[in-house]
Amino acid sequence: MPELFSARGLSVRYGAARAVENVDLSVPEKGVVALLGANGAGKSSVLKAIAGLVPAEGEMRFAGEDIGVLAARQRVRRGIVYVPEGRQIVGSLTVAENLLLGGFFLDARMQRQRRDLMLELFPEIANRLKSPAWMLSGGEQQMLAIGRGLMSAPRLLLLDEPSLGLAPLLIRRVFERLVTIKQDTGLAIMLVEQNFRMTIKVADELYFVRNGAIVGHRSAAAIATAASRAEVVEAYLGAGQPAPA
Ligand SMILES: Nc1ncnc2c1ncn2[C@@H]1O[C@H](COP(=O)(O)OP(=O)(O)OP(=O)(O)O)[C@@H](O)[C@H]1O
Repeated sequence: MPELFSARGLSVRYGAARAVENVDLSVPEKGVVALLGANGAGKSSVLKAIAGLVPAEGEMRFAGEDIGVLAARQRVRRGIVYVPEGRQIVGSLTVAENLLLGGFFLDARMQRQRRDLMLELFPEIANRLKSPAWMLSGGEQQMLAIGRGLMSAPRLLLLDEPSLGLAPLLIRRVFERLVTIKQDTGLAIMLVEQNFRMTIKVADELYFVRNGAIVGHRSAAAIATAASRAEVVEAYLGAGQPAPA
């Protein structure tokens, strides 16, 4: 697959603190690439840097264009959409209004078309359109957050820890939906996760992040066996991960 996005020498600093240091990574067209690592490893900072939400050094190219100089809203227009950790839907707005936020720059006809598509993709929220979003369960809120991100038909979805705070059954549902999105759309996804077991169900490539650096990079094909999965968990993620399936 041709490359859709690439970063070379990507670094993020918060004041004197270095969160990401000299990271190289790429996302192929239609590929699902995951960043895995512990809390504070720098995963979210990488996503935010790509979305233009934090200042970053290094080179970033998207569909052949240097996007490092573009403001966050210009990157959204190019098709780079960030779905934040913890969902961050607007609880006081309805489900329908939250979806509209994701398609604010579409015309009314496209907004309806995209919204209907989202409701087909996420039937859980289809009959809750008029409910305030705070009334949804955690899993439904996550579906809404992803649906909101997909409203503008992005080319690269940056998805920050969709499993966070969800019960195992809901995590499975969210990941099943990601597999559907992968199969049904021409979208590329960069997924940040701590849940290795779920991530390998959807990712084509995995980057392992520790202390702001990439410490390992594997294709899904290279970790197809239980033994090779156990090996990467041991090498890069350590204790606290559920046994790989
Ligand atoms: N706005 C900020 N200001 C200062 N330091 C920050 C800020 N955001 C993140 N950091 C620090 O940068 C480092 C990387 O954080 P980041 O959120 O990117 O990690 P992460 O791997 O996504 O972790 P988590 O899984 O907990 O979200 C951490 O040490 C964190 O405390």
